[in-house]
Amino acid sequence: MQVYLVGGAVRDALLGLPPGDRDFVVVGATPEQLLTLGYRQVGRDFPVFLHPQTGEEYALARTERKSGRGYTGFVVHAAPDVTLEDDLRRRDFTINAIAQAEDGTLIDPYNGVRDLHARVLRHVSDAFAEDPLRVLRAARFMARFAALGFTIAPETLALMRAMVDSGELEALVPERVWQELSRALRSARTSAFLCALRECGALKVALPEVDALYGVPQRAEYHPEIDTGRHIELVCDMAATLAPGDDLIGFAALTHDLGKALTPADELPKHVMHEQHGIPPLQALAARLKVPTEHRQLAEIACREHLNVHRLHELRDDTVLRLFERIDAFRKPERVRQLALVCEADKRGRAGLEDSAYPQAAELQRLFEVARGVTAGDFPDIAPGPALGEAIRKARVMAIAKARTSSSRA
Ligand SMILES: Nc1ccn([C@@H]2O[C@H](COP(=O)(O)OP(=O)(O)OP(=O)(O)O)[C@@H](O)[C@H]2O)c(=O)n1
Repeated sequence: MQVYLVGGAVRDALLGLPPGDRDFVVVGATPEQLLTLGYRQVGRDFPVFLHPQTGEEYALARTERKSGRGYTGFVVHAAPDVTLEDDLRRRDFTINAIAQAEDGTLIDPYNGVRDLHARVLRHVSDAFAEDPLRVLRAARFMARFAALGFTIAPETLALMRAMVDSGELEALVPERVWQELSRALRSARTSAFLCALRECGALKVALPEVDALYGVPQRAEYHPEIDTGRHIELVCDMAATLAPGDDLIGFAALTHDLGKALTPADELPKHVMHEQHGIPPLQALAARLKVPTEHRQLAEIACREHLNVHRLHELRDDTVLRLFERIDAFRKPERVRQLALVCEADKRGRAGLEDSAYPQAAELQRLFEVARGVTAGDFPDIAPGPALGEAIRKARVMAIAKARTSSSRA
């Protein structure tokens, strides 16, 4: 039996990137042999085994990789006579189809190293089309490696387009789509993910609510030269700069303006009430992809409240308190910082405003701390009940008012 390191670990090492998970492929062994050696099988029909000491994944070389409806991974066939080349040929991209033997030798029958140097994402063989998720994976790798200047090979882009046109993407299970989207949102350049998906037509299929923002003009006084889709790309990239690797902030950044595709079009669009219009498409997207509750909730908050945060200085003191109550900040204080981050990304995601200050972020946090400083302990004479709640609210509004006047005087 021979063991090879494969996939992302070899690729990232060659790119000089920090090591992630290591996956191995095992050639010339049967499941029984691995079990005798103490490996533990993961899943019943799945020829992947965990190493007895390291817990790392060892997969038997496979002849087929397919994703089916209702299945979140591969349906695979492994047989002892499958060669390493057979296995590599059925992988997605040449840069992911390089194997490394235990003595360090690289086995690279599909020229993955050449493509790594040329910064090209190229499919290995027609077997690419066996798994439609690979269209999304291509876009995700574009986001992950954006700083390195990767492009998608023309023949791969053509194949991706054909896969989209044949309707195969519709069969993808939502969990797999969300997994790729959340990985893209955790990368430094979500914009590259969106661009690649648009280029092959997959954005319309996977994220139609986001696709609808392209071609929708922004308010002329902000930046007439770009549309709302491009604005969202900039906001997502800014969110990744402000909160690197945080897909919670990323998802809210991606979806906070969905309503702009639904507000009436006119010469100078003002997108009146887009914060309300945005909720139904956001909920549809979140339900379809089974987006985690926390992500959906923050996205709804950002959609509803972003305009309020932008004009925080215009809000009445009691309206500021109501905002904190609506976002449930007294139970979940981290939401204040999260909402402020999305709003800052929104503001700085406007052409020419990348370096501008966003004082609302610190102000929102400051006013929340002041309001949070008022507690039931300040009213020892009032018994728990509605009267106590009312007293706390009034005192919080006064505390907010005082904090605002003292800072405006300063
Ligand atoms: N749909 C897929 C998923 C995975 N793979 C293969 O399985 C390897 C491991 O997949 P995964 O862990 O999902 O991705 P990585 O390439 O390791 O990338 P990352 O570092 O982002 O995890 C890939 O390199 C690729 O060879 C594939 O061919 N097709």
